[in-house]
Amino acid sequence: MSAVHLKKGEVIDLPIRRIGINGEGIGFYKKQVVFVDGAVPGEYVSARVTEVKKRFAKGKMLRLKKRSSHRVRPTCPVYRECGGCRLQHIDYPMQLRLKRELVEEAFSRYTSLDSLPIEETVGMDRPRGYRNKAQLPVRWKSGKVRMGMYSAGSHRLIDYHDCEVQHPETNAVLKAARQVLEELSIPIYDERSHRGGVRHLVARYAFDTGEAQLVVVSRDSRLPREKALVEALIRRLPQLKGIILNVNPHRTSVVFGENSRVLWGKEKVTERLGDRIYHLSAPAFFQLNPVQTEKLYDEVKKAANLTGSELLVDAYCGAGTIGVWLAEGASKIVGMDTVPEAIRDAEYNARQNGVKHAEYYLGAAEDLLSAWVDRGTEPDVVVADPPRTGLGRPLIETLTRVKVSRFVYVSCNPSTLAKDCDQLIRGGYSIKRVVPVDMFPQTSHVESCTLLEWTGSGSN
Ligand SMILES: C[S@@+](CC[C@H](N)C(=O)[O-])C[C@H]1O[C@@H](n2cnc3c(N)ncnc32)[C@H](O)[C@@H]1O
Repeated sequence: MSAVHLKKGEVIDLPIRRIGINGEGIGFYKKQVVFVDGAVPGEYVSARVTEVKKRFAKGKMLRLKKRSSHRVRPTCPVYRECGGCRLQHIDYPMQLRLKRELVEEAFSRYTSLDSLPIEETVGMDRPRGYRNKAQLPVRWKSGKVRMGMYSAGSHRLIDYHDCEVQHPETNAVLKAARQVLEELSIPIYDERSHRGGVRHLVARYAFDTGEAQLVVVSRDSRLPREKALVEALIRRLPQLKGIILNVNPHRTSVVFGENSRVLWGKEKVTERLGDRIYHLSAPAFFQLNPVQTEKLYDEVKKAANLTGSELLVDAYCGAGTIGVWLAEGASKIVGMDTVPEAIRDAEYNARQNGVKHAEYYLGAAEDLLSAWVDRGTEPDVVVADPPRTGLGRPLIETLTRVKVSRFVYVSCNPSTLAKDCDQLIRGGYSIKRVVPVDMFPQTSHVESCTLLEWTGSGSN
């Protein structure tokens, strides 16, 4: 990567070669890297330089001089402002190819591997309407309750219409809830003064069972007219099976607070994946794209290659979904998560699915696994599905110490995945397979399932 000597305001013509992790086109001008929003690899564009850093510049596209045959017209009316579906201007087969390239690029940047067994991205037949959950901030403005997404990189609300990647039922629940808040004049949170009540609406929809859950996140532990609120919601939304009030009194951008109360109906929503049933509390993590989750978990199953005798660790287990999916193959499953509701859901889900050989623990994977290994426990297979920040050094050190025969790394962030894999390779693991899975069509996010095996040599 060459140092950048472009000037702000300069107009340049350049070819676009790749996409970046935020979906921008990456072009090269006299070997200097220039990010151009909305440009597609294979295109040739004219751009004005808007920002200059040491290693890269940013440019605003002025003219398309050569158009990619993969460019399509985005269908969402707020595609530009929202910034969620950053790849909506690229056809779906090309999106899948570019996501594979993003994973490949991360590995080539952060590891010294010459070649990598990266498979084709596992895509969807219908890459819209796939999300089962939406959480939206609400605000009071000009006598109306407004609800929407934050525009990219700011706290400016873009009014929510029908989001194309959401399931229509989550859209319906959110829109009706907004309307009811307005009709009943329920107090709405004011971010600046930290006063008022409702700050977020969270809707979750179970594709298989058709159950919907609404969480009203409020600064206060009680809302005025709670009874009327519940009555109005259940009258309009027959798919609703539970209404939860979550209390978040903190000045924070974190959505959920620690305490919840059921206002009406069930505490958990029930979803089915394959022949497994999962019960999900409001704060517990559940994959957002249930159609692709089955494919992702099948990849995990293939990679774990259990024979019935293994001790399986499901680190970052959430509601226990992966362990339960793999249960028949393991002699024992041990799961761990930092969210108390997730651990309770995991225990419940194991029981409901007839899994008797699973144990779940509340705590950080890096602490618990290390402590078990110190006490002599030897897991055979570890599955880890961490947040975007990745595994962290303590867990990597434990994995290096314990030398598991198979480590299956499910990641939603190619950069942290590749960095962590680099450490694991130095510690004696080898990468056997990387499968990108498209959990978030139209966006630049890419999930992947990577199989590492202990070989002691750290090569492939
Ligand atoms: C990406 S989710 C995966 C959940 C689950 N495996 C699934 O497929 O639904 C990550 C999970 O890690 C949990 N978590 C975050 N930090 C953790 C840590 N240090 N140790 C254990 N779990 C953690 C979160 O609560 C969340 O449930």
